[in-house]
Amino acid sequence: MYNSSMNNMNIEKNNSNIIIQKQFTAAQKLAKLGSWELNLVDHTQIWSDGVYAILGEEPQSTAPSVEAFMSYLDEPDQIKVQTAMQNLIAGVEEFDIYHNVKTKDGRVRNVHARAELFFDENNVPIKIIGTVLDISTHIKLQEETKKSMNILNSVIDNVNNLIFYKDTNFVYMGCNSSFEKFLGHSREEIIGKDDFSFFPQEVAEHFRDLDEKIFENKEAVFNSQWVTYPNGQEVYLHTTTSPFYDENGNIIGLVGNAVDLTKEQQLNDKLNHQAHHDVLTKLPNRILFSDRLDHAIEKAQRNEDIFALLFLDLDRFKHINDSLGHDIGDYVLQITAERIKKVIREGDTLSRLGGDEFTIILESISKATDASLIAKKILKVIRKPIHIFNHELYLSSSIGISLYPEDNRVARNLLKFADSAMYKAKDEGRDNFQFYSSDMTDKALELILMEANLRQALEKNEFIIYFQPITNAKTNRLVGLESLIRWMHPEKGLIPPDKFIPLAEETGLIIPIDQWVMKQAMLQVVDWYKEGLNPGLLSLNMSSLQLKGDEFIPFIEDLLKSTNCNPEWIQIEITESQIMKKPEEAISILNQVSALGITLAIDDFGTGFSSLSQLKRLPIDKLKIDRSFVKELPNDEEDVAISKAIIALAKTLDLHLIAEGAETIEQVNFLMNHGCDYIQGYYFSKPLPQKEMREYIIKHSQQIIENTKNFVI
Ligand SMILES: Nc1nc2c(ncn2[C@@H]2O[C@@H]3COP(=O)(O)O[C@H]4[C@@H](O)[C@H](n5cnc6c(=O)[nH]c(N)nc65)O[C@@H]4COP(=O)(O)O[C@H]3[C@H]2O)c(=O)[nH]1
Repeated sequence: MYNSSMNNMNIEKNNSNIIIQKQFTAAQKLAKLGSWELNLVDHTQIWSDGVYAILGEEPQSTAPSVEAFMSYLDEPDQIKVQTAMQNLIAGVEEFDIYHNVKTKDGRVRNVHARAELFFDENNVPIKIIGTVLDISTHIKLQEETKKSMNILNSVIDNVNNLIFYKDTNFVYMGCNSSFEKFLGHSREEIIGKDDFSFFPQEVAEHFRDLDEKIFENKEAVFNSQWVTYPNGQEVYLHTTTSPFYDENGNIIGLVGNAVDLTKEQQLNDKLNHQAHHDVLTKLPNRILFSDRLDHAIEKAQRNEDIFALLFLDLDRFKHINDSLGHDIGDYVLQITAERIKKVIREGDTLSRLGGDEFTIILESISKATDASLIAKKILKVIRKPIHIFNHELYLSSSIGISLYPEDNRVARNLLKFADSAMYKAKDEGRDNFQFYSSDMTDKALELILMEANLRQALEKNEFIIYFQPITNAKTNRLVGLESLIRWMHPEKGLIPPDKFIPLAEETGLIIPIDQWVMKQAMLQVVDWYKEGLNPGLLSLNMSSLQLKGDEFIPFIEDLLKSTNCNPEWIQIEITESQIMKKPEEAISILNQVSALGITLAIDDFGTGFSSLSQLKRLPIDKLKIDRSFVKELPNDEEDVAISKAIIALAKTLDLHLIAEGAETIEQVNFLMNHGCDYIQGYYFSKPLPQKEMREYIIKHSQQIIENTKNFVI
């Protein structure tokens, strides 16, 4: 019973072993896997059916042995297997190799072979169990993929366009050789980096913005722009960049395709330029002029600015053309264009509408009469003779001016008005300008007359100097005086500086005028000192135009020498707003003035926009509180606050203070109570002519000259 049940059990066990074995064989077949075992003691081998299948043999058709297996391998693979086996037994390396087997019918199979060493209880190696996996299909697939990738790469490499692709972090995943050439880097150097590694910051940021848009909107972006190659070559690229997706439809990157449209763009630019410019003078033509005029209107509207439109026509140009020929006529037009260009600013637009008609859009003016000053300059340069082929041509022009917005806000009307003003100029005898509005013409003519008169005034010595005392209010003593110019006009009488200084500044005449004042005032002060009088510190006004030239320092040095004036007797005043026009230039020249020993004061303080940090950099000794803040003291709260703030600021910066324009005892008391003792104003004295000033000095100054530079304490 027992035996029979044991037998039954053995039979059952055998049956189940057979089933497992069958399943194992089937599984190996499916997986294209074979397994083998090598007994290291008796050198016998077992091969599974899978091994036979991989070798292309029927199961058990050959007795398994190392030699038998090796016969399916070519020599290099035999060496590879042998070495792997030896290394495994020596414990040097794992057995994990790839090799080929060649079946009897000549087919080659790719195999991945792995094996492991087993030991007995004494740690002696007794067997190796290994597997061979047929990976031929996999390898074939890999090769095919590689082949298609090579074809694809070769295709994109042979496309002239620049092709690149990036991942979702904007990092390059690949590119073609045109792109390599463009960046001047190899593919290996490009892959893994982003645009910031290759382009200037702002270009890379621009590309990043475009790329972000693609991911955001999930659609292609088109971009055309000039880009510079690393070798400096400029190209116009039109780039289409689109997203690309994985098999699940998720965006995994973007691909860019850039076409070099440099030639097309250059042609386009050329045609565009030709369409918008006059061939003869290279100036904007009527089309571009219209466009610029529209822009000027838009800009002026936005900024609430004014601008002028000048319409210029050469006088009797037809006569030149008819009598001397078109070549000379063309030359005259070119010269005219060149000459006008020289007197207008860069931002102004000079156009040729056709024939001898030119227009100029003057956007750089701050007031209408500025346009007349420029018109006058243009008339003057056109009047200069033109020398050509032994001829000396004398030309003139007529200019009409319309103003935006004063005359009109519509482009068409502004042109029409400037044109009709130009005809008015022709009617007035040519070689002149006329505004569309006759009031403006009158104003401009008055201005021009005034300029001519100013010039004459300088030549004829019509200017005189007044002096206004500056007083230490505590002691009621004179500490200095400011020289103030007046114009003694032969017909109009005494003209105050406000009426002519701005024009003198505009025309540059202020420089000789100020130099004249400085000389006269110094000579006068030196005389007073010689007489034993003490006028205190002489304050001189200086225009910002002096700050621009490098002639001021040698001029003042010479003047001090020639007048015998001690630099310590002099204070130069410059207004805050003038310094702030070009602070760097001002700082440099004021430092040189200060180095001569001359005191520096900021005039009209509080009306400009200097910052504390800029103030600290200026080599100044004093601030003059503008009289507009003193006028309503002590009643106006705002003026009280401003003057207190200026006084506090001067204390912080360790600067002396002078208040201008004090007319009442209340103003003087307020200023004194708040720590400002030096006062210039009608309360003490109006500006006085030289004779009266002398008497004032005698009455109010101290006998002994002490500490002039920082006033008498
Ligand atoms: N209402 C009133 N006014 C007072 C009082 N105290 C003084 N003033 C006036 O305030 C002005 C002070 O001169 P500023 O601020 O340098 O202002 C000067 C200065 O910027 C300029 N200026 C005068 N002379 C010259 C000069 O020779 N060269 C330059 N570049 N500018 C000068 O002309 C401006 C005006 O000069 P002025 O008419 O002489 O006017 C003077 C003076 O007469 C007062 O209590 N009440």
